[in-house]
Amino acid sequence: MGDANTAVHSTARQPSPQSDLSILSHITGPEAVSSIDASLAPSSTPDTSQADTSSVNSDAPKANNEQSALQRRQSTRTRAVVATYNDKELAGTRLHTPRKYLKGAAASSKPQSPASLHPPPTTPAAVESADNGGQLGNDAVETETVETTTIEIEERKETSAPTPESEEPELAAQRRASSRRRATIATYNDKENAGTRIHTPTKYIDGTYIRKSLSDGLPGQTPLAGSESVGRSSSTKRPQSSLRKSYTADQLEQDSVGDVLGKNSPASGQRDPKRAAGKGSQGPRAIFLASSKRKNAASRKHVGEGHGDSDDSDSDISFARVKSSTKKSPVKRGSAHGKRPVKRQRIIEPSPETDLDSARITEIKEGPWRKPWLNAGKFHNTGQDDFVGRLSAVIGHKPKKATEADREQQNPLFPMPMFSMAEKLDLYPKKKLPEHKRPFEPFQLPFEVFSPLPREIKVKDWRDLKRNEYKGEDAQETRARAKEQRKQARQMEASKCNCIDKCDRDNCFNAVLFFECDDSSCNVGRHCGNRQFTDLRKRQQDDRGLWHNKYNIGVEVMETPNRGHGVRAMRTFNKDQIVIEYIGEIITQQESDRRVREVYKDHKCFYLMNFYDKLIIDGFRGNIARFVNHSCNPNCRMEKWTVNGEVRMALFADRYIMTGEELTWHYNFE
Ligand SMILES: C[S@@+](CC[C@H](N)C(=O)[O-])C[C@H]1O[C@@H](n2cnc3c(N)ncnc32)[C@H](O)[C@@H]1O
Repeated sequence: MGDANTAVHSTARQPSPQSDLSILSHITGPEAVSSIDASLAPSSTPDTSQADTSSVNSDAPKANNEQSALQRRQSTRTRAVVATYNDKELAGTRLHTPRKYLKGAAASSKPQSPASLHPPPTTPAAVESADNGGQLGNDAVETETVETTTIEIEERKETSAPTPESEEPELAAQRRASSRRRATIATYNDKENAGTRIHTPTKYIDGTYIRKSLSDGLPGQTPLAGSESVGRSSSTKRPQSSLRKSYTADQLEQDSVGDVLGKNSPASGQRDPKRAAGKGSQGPRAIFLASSKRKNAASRKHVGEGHGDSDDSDSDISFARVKSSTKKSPVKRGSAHGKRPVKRQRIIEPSPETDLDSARITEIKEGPWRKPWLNAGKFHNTGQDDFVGRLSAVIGHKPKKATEADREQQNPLFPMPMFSMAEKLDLYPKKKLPEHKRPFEPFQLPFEVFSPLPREIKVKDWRDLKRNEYKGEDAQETRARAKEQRKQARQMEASKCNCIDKCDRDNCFNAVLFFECDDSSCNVGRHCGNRQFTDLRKRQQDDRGLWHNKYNIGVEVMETPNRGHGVRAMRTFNKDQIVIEYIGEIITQQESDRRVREVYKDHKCFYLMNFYDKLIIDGFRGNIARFVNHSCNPNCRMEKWTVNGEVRMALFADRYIMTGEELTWHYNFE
């Protein structure tokens, strides 16, 4: 036993160009083994071959075991191939089985003539072996080959998944031969069984899809003509799984409903595949194989073939016909993998209760999807199909008649409220209504609903100023005087407020006198609540001294209909919160008069304001606060504060201010 294995191993290790099967086919007996060993062994290792031969010869008296030993040797090699094949199948990776394994299986199932497989021996030992073995060797090879095939089938039975007891070995061999088709149908069936047919790629849904359930019976049905797989012999015909049927559109054109129900119906007597699977008959067994994991091995139908095979009599058939199939079939023949996916179409399947003749064939609704607009509610009847609204359009603008291209390009989303209300406000009137008959009163959309992006408006002759500057002929004197006043104020012994947690505007001693708290006049700290100029600076400028954008500042210049420029809030402000400091040039009264007389004589707007100590602050060269208009019902007020000994003016919110509101204050003209 051990010697025989050694001999086989030594043979297998030879660098022979011949295949393994050719080596085995020349083995006819102990002599042949020894001759092959001698002929194929390397010349550098004569002792090994002699040892092998002697060892085989030493086992010659055990004649009963020789034949079985040879079979074991041959079947060992065959089994090695089969074992690999079965391992892949068991591991669920059968789809990726290399082709060579499938070929090996096919080769073993079809015995070939050894003469056609092997060239005549060329070495002297081989010639001697051929002379001695002669015909006997060929006969033995045929016998051995047949035996090898039998062993292979048995081995497959042992290592593969359990098959129904009624399944014949021949059937199993046929199933192996068409394993590639099996792979295709397996994917198709898995999609169906998982209930995900709706999400099945369109390549699996070829135009028309016909589904047969297992709940209804159709006696007298026969297999559909031409439903067999192309290239398959009658011996390899297998019933297709009853879980699904795929008909081509062409086939539907040829076959009427009656044909399908009668002629193309599956033969009567077939039962539910799951129930029939265990009975052992040919049909149920095949159906069983097609409806389980193993079923995929039995069903070898290509998805792309798209023909319905015979089916159970217990079937409920519902049909759907592609409306456009009369013109051109959407189904492309050939491999499913090579198809271009067809456009998914909605299929209406009638209920089983409806009349079969009238309801089993339904037409598929085609055409682009259209949004179903509301027919009631606030935004209904907005005329989406005919209304092409734009905010740039104003009263008097004639609405453009929507074209077909406009309707196609229209956004299917819900209409924006400004467009809808613009129409309702009669901004685009087809027939001008008097104001009292208009359905809605004009209103302004809240800034949160429709907030335009900040727009940078270039104002002529205006340059943003960051700090107050002393200007004019007396500027040097004025600046020195202001510096002296700040110095005296800092040297004074500060009287600290009595606030504990927060410096309230109405209770803090400093706040009541319009003095901003600092560390020398307040014990609360940085966030006492009465350090708004400091807060404003932090809001506008970071620690590195860089100025923030207008979102941080919170205001921006706007254009008003009749008051020139104005200022609007870009954020919300609480009551008594500082909005913006009024910054400009600090001039004397004489300088102010001169400017009004000489410089601003042609100007319509003036930005001069009393400051302190008979000084004037001119905002012509100032910051954005100069654009704040006057209002008798303002939302802001102008206040003058002393900050660290310096007098400064700022605009404070007189109430809560919404984002987008225009800022106004009362000028208090004298
Ligand atoms: C400090 S400026 C305000 C900014 C000015 N609207 C502009 O475009 O530069 C003051 C001037 O604005 C105009 N103004 C401000 N409030 C107004 C109002 N409520 N009605 C009409 N004009 C106003 C007046 O011409 C006034 O002299």
